[in-house]
Amino acid sequence: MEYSILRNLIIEIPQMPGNFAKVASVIGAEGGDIGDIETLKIGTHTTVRDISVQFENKEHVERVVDKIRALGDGIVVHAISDDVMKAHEGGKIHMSSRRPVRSLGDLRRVYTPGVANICEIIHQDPEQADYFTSIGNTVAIVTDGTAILGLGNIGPVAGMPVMEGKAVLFDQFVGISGVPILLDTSDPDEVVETVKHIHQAYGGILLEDIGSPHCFEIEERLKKELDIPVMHDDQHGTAVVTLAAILSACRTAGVDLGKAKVGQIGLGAAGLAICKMLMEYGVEEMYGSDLNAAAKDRLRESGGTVIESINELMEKSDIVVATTGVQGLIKKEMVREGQIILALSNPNPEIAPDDALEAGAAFAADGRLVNNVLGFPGIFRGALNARAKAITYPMLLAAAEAIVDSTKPGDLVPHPLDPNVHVNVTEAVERVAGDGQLD
Ligand SMILES: NC(=O)c1ccc[n+]([C@@H]2O[C@H](COP(=O)([O-])OP(=O)(O)OC[C@H]3O[C@@H](n4cnc5c(N)ncnc54)[C@H](O)[C@@H]3O)[C@@H](O)[C@H]2O)c1
Ligand SMILES: O=C(O)C[C@H](O)C(=O)O
Ligand SMILES: [Mg+2]
Repeated sequence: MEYSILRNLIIEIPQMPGNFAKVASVIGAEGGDIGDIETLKIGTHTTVRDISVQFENKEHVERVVDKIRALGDGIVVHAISDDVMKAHEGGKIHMSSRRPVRSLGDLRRVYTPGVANICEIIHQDPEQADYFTSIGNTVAIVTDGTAILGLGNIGPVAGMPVMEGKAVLFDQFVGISGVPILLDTSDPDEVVETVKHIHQAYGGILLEDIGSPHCFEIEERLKKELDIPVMHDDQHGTAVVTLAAILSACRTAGVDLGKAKVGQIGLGAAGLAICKMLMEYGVEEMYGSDLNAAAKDRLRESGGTVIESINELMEKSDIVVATTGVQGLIKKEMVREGQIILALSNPNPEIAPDDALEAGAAFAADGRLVNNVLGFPGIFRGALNARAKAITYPMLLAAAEAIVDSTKPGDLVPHPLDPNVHVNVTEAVERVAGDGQLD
């Protein structure tokens, strides 16, 4: 028997002798190979176990689980967990202490009464909070759940795994504590008011997966009203990484970006910011398509040209970027020979890179590769290091250039696990932020 997949069966079994054996026998009789068994919870009448089992394929998993369910007698299969589910069990993040408390002395130092002295120091000189608290190293990851990846408005709680994921990246790539903040309102007045009231615990605010158009007003107002860095990741983190990928592709293909015709499909949070960044960079012919009239108006107001049909945009553009959230929107027959295609929607792109390349594209990538993970960690690390009060266009441009400089010849962007890219983005942003503050 060839086993190709591993699943963990989370099974609740009444505490009767022989019950676990029944489950194990069914798995064995059906050809499943039992590995580790972990007891997750011992209740008064039942025990919940995590049984790891090797299966041949998905159908095999279903067959075995059906047989276990058919046992009855109170035996319940709660979940069939895979690697991704396993990685999420109990959540992906945890607030932990930097100081051990092993003695009464420790307790007195980190807590009462020692802590009172530090409170007084900060009370007399609020700037000391930078030195004596974690505020300057902590970023709030704020979402209202209205544009979670390309899954749409699924709410902030369903979006929490994404926010935890961003916190994991902050921690591991640049040592920032990211704290998810889930808002149960999308009303710009309420969002702005709420973030204003809680902002003092944070050195920066990362807005994440907040849909358009309300994301524009929310970010603009928060930037104006707060004196800490605020950035909407889906707008500017994405624009930075997209510019970097396009610059690398142009460099390899010998194309002058300023003279290239660039088409953007989807003019929401990510799309409009990408258009603005490319135009700021010098792209003269910036085309855009969207289904939404207001989104198209916003592109016109920013200096871009609206093209109603995606077919026409594909025909006219040397470089195409798509951020619609619609899987498979770009068909192979729409691809032009030699085009650069970045289909950035997550979790599924508008066209798979292999399909785009097969159809004649010179470069193609999806949102897993060209992803704002290459930008937001270093942008915030650099801004916090410089004690910047805002994230400015020159800082974003410096981040894009640092990503290009960290890219190996022939690649579009660096590998996200390459620590150099996050260090380089941090240093570039910090340098520019420092320059800005001297002016
Ligand atoms: N790779 C990355 O780093 C990255 C970063 C940000 C966003 N994204 C992806 O981009 C997508 C959009 O995110 P967003 O935050 O901009 O969302 P958004 O809701 O603000 O924007 C989506 C836009 O696409 C438009 N649209 C939808 N269907 C369309 C169609 N058939 N034709 C033309 N336009 C269409 C909508 O009208 C809207 O304006 C998501 O899938 C997200 O995962 C990827
Ligand atoms: O979360 C990601 O993978 C990138 C981006 O922020 C998105 O919303 O798709
Ligand atoms: Mg996002």
